[in-house]
Amino acid sequence: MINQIRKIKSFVRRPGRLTLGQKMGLTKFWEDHGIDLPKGKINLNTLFVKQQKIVLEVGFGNGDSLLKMAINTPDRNFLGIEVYEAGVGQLINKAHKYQLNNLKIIKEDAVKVLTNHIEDSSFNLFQMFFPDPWHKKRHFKRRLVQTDFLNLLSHKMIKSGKIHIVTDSKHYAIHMMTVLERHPNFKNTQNAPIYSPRPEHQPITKFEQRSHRLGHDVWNLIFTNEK
Ligand SMILES: C[S@@+](CC[C@H](N)C(=O)[O-])C[C@H]1O[C@@H](n2cnc3c(N)ncnc32)[C@H](O)[C@@H]1O
Repeated sequence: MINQIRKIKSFVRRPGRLTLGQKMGLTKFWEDHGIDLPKGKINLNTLFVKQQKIVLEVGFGNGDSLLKMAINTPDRNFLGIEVYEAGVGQLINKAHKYQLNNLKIIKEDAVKVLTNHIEDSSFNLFQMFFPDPWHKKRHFKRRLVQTDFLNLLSHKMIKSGKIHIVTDSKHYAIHMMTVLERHPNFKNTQNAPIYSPRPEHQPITKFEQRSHRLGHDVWNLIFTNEK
């Protein structure tokens, strides 16, 4: 009934007020799982039915591993941010199929969202699996994990929250270990500048499958935000 009312409301919106979901042709399930960014900040707790720990994942790709996590861990809320439109569409449809009320999705650049739309101390865990490694030296500055990004994350997540980043690029892994170890707010959960074991129950992502297929090594970095 509530869904029917929402659908009718979405039809009577004037064209100038189309939601992003409508613009993307995702009208059907956008209202249940997609977030239209407001001008100001969002209190993440207001997005979810239950008040529980919030996991933020950036760059979920096709979203299969994020979907599995949301299904397997109903006592956590998940917010995914991705710029890849097809991936966002796939995840919205799957979240609807499984009737998940603990999974919300934003289609936008994560730095923009974190900077302009997320309040400080908003989430408990940040995860990013196989961020684009930008292999060429002249492109290194495009890599997301840099000191400025870590400063931003440190403020936007709660104190003692965790970050979990995975890569199969040795060069990027070493870069991330260096900037994280050097950062005043983050502490390695291994209590030493070493990589973490892969968490046992972590669903495998599409890019992780690809890494295994190609025989690549994979590095997990897990740090706490001590602030
Ligand atoms: C290499 S893919 C990994 C996808 C997935 N995590 C996996 O392991 O299969 C990196 C993803 O990050 C997304 N991405 C890159 N920069 C982003 C940004 N600034 N904000 C949101 N998503 C971003 C890309 O669109 C892409 O889907």
